[in-house]
Amino acid sequence: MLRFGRLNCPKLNISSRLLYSTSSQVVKKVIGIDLGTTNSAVAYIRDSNDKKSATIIENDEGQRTTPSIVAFDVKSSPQNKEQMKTLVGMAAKRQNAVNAENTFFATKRLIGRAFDDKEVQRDMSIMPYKIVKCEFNGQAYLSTSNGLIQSPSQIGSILLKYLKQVSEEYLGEEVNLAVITVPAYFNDSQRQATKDAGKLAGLNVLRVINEPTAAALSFGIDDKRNNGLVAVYDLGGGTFDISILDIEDGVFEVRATNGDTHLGGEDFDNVIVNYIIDTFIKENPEITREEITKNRETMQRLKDISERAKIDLSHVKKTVIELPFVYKSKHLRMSMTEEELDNMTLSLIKRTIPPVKQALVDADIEAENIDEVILVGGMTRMPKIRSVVKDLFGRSPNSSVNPDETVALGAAIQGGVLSGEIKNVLLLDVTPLTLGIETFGGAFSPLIPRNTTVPVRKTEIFSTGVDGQTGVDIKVFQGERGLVRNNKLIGDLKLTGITPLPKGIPQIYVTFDIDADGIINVSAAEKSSGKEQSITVIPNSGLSEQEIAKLVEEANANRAQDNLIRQRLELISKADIMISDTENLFKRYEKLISSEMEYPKIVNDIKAVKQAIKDFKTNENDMSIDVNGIKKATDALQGRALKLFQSATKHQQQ
Ligand SMILES: Nc1ncnc2c1ncn2[C@@H]1O[C@H](COP(=O)(O)OP(=O)(O)OP(=O)(O)O)[C@@H](O)[C@H]1O
Repeated sequence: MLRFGRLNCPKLNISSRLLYSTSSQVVKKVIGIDLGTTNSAVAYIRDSNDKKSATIIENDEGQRTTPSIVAFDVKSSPQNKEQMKTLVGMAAKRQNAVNAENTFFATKRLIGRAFDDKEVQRDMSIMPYKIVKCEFNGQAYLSTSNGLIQSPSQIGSILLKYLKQVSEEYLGEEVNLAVITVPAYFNDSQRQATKDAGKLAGLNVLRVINEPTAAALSFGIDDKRNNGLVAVYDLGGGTFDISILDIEDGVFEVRATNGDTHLGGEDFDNVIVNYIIDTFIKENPEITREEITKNRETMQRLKDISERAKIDLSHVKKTVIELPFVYKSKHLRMSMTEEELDNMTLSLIKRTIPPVKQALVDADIEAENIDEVILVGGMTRMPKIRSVVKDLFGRSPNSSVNPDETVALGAAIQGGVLSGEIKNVLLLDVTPLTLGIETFGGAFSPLIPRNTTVPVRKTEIFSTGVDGQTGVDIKVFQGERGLVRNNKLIGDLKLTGITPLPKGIPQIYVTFDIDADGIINVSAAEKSSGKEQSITVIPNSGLSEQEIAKLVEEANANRAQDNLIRQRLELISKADIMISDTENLFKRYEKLISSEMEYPKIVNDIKAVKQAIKDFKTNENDMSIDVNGIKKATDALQGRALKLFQSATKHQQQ
C-alpha cells in the first residue's frame, strides 16, 4: 500500500496572497449576471466615469428580473428532439402548469451535484420533472418526457444565452464577456458547472464571484458612509448565504462566509404545499395523499398558489387560497394567516441561525460590532425573517438595498473593475471550507484553512511512509475534521515514477492553487526524480446542507478527540522514520559496530519498538496503546545508538 506522510524535516511554507489586478484592460463591455435559483438578472455599467452607474438591463418583456425557467415543447419536433422549441423565463413560467414535466425550474439546486446526493433524491420526490443519473459522471441530469437528457449546466446555458441576447439588444452591441455570481457556499464542482454553463452560452466568464460579496460591492461602492463591517444575509429561492465583510475605502474584504446550498424559498413553498394537501385530505377523507401527489400538473398548480400565498403574507396578515379542480370535481378553498405561515416554516428560518453564528465566530466579530446588515434575496421580504435577523444582530437591517437586483449590480461592478472601467476597487474573497490532503494513518493535513483569502497558493513538503516507495496517492479533502474519513474527498492525484528511496527521504512538494473563481488546482512534484503531476479538482458532488452543518458541528464536538488521534499518529510517524533510519545505519555499519557489547541488546530493542509500531498501525484507534512510551523508547534508542557509534569509532582508532 502506498503511504504518504508529512516530511519529518523543517517545513517550507510558501503562502502568498495575490491581490487582484485592477488595471487589466478589457476594452469590451462586461455584463454582470445573477444566475438565481428562481430569478435571474443582468446588469452593466452605464457610465464608466460613474461607479454608481450599474444598471439593470430589462428583458424583452420589460421586466428587471427573469424567472430561471426553461421549458421544452415536446410536440414541436417529434422527429428530432434536439430541435424542440425552447421557452425561457416568463414565457416558460406561463405554460408551467400545462407542461409541468418539461418545464425545468430551480435546476440550480442540482448544478454540479451527484445523482446519489441526498438532496437530489429528496428533490426527485417533489419536482414535477424527471431527474436522471448521468452514466458518464454520476451527476444529476434532467430528462424531458420524450427523453432528451440535459445537464443542469445546459439548462443554465439556455438561460444565460437568453440574458446575453437581451443584453445585446438593449446595448446594441455584441456581448461575450461576463461575470457570473454563485452562492458563496458553492463548492468547486458547482462553480465549474456554472462556468461551463457560461461557456456553452458563448460567454467568456471572466470571473465567478460570490453572491453576498457582489451584494456588498453594490452596497458599498464609492460611498464612505458605507465603510465598516457589513453582514450580508442572503436567502433566495434555493440557497442561503451569510458573509461578513470589511469595507474600507474601496477594499472589500470578506472576513468569513457560511451558508446552506440547499435552503431557500423552494423549501418554504414545499412546506406550504404539504400543509394544503393535509388540510384538503382532512376535509375530503375519501381522497388519499398519493392520489394528489402523483399528478404532476396538480402539484405544480399547488406549488404556484403556495408561493403566491407566501408572498401575499409578506404584505397582509391573512390570505385566501383557492384552487378549482384539485382532484376530479373537488375544489380547494382555505385561508392562511401570517402567524400560521411563520409557525410552519420556523424550523426552516431557524436553520439560518447556526451559519450566521459560525460566520461571526470565524470573522472574530461580535454581532453588536456589525455596522450594517444587508438583506438579499426575495425571501428576506418575509417579516418573520426580518425580525429573526434583527434579533440576531440587535439592529434593523438596512432598507436601502433592493434584494432582487443588488447581486446583478455587484456583478456588473466587478465586471467594470475587470474591464478597467472602474478603478480603485479591490475584492478579496475567501474559501468556504478547509482544504488539505490525507497523510499517514488517515490524518487530515490542512493546507488552506477555511476563510482564507483567494486567490491563494500554498506549497508544503511531504514525504513517503514506506521504504522504496515509487508512487504516492494524494487524496484531496475538504472539511473541518482531523481525520479524512470524516471529511469529503474531492479529488485524487497520483504521482508515480519517483526514485525508490528510504521512507522520509523523498521530498514531495504539494501545491494548492485556488484561483479568484474559487477553483482549485493541485500539483505535486518530487525533486530528485523530477516527476510532476497536476489536476484541477472536480469533486463528485456538492456538500449537502446536513453535511455542511454536520461538518462544523462534528468538528467542534470532536476537536479534542481528533487532535489526540492526530497527535498519536504524528508521534508514531516520527518514531517509525527514526527507527528505520537507525536500523538502516546499523545495517550499513554492521562490521564496525557488531562487536560492541551493547549491539545485540540495541538490535533486540529496535525489533521490539518496530513490533510495537506495527501493532499500533494495525489498530490505530486503540487508545490503550502507549504511543508516548513508544516515542520515548525510540528517542532513548537513538541516544544509545549514537553512543554505540562513538564507542565503536573509538575502538577502531585504538
Ligand atoms: N414578498 C415576498 N415574500 C416572501 N418571499 C418572497 C417574496 N418575493 C419573493 N419571494 C421568494 O423569494 C424567492 C426568490 O428569491 P430570489 O429571486 O432572490 O432568489 P434567487 O436569486 O433566484 O435564488 P438563489 O439566490 O437562491 O439562487 C422565491 O422563493 C420567492 O417566492
